Amino acid sequence: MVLADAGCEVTLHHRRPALVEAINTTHTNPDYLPGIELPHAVRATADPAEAARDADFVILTIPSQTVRANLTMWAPVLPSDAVLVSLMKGVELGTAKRMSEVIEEVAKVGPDRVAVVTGPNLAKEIASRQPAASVVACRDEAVAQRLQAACHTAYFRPYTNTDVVGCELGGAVKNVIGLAVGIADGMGLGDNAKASLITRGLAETTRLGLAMGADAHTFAGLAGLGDLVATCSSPLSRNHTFGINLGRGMTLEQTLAVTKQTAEGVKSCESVLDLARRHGVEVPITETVVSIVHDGKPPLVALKELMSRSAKAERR
Ligand SMILES: NC(=O)C1=CN([C@@H]2O[C@H](COP(=O)(O)OP(=O)(O)OC[C@H]3O[C@@H](n4cnc5c(N)ncnc54)[C@H](O)[C@@H]3O)[C@@H](O)[C@H]2O)C=CC1
Ligand SMILES: O=C(CO)COP(=O)(O)O
Repeated sequence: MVLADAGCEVTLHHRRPALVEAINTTHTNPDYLPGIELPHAVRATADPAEAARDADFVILTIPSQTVRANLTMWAPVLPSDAVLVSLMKGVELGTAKRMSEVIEEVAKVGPDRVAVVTGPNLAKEIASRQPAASVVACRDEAVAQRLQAACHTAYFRPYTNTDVVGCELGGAVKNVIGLAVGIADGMGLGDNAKASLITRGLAETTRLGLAMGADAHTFAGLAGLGDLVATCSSPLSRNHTFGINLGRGMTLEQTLAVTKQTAEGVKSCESVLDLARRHGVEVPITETVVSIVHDGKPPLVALKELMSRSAKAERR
């Protein structure tokens, strides 16, 4: 929708022919954005080769853990000069790779042909054309500027950044912190707890980012603080909502059963922890989320452990 509103010719690929048919005939996406009319210029196809033909940008937006398998399938039909763009906010399980790294590896392209779009961009608000700012990140600033021009509309304001590592990390870790804040909300812990988790969550994201070579300023921007605030405060956030259900006492299985869309933090909390351990960085909130989500630790016990860690200076 954003690209079409910005004047681009857009072909959407979906694996399910019934959804493709619905988009082409009713100009709505009934499964994901019911009640929202898509620009008529957006055409859909179930054929990835047709969608990718002559594309300047190939925008990838599927659950992070499915990227390697899907892109392996799609790579042969991608135009050799297209820029591959990730909207995904996760870290691959097992390899602890960021999405741009997986894309570079599978599609066999250099970092100057991979871009990332991230920020406080809750899909439903954007589809309702409510105003939002965003970050378009690419190591090659000229590529970021081309993509920026391709998606700048009256309601969508993208900024460029060349810190791809920081932008991707901000997007992935905010989902984990969103889960933590949701759990706290579900437990009824109050706004001091929420603000403390957001702030210390940003501190651990920044600490990890610096160890990975990111720029600290990125975490104070839209891809860091901006997305964290949107996720931790919005009822539209799947990660936040997922956390609320856990905090209210639902089990992981019960919460998964009532969650229809992807809450990336549920899987990526483990890969973010893996990444932090590879870099020797402490991420206590992420560790706590993993213990609640995957080890079944009761939230009250996890809270007590988090609060009773050894006393520290705020800045280390
Ligand atoms: N929904 C949102 O507000 C935002 C989502 N994102 C990110 O975008 C990425 C995708 O999220 P959503 O679109 O919200 O997820 P979703 O779960 O709503 O849908 C993802 C799409 O991928 C398809 N899909 C699911 N499993 C698949 C598989 N195994 N193979 C091929 N296609 C598959 C689904 O049918 C759907 O079309 C995530 O990384 C998320 O963090 C980023 C910004 C905002
Ligand atoms: O990334 C998002 C907003 O920027 C969407 O958050 P959720 O995946 O938690 O819904």
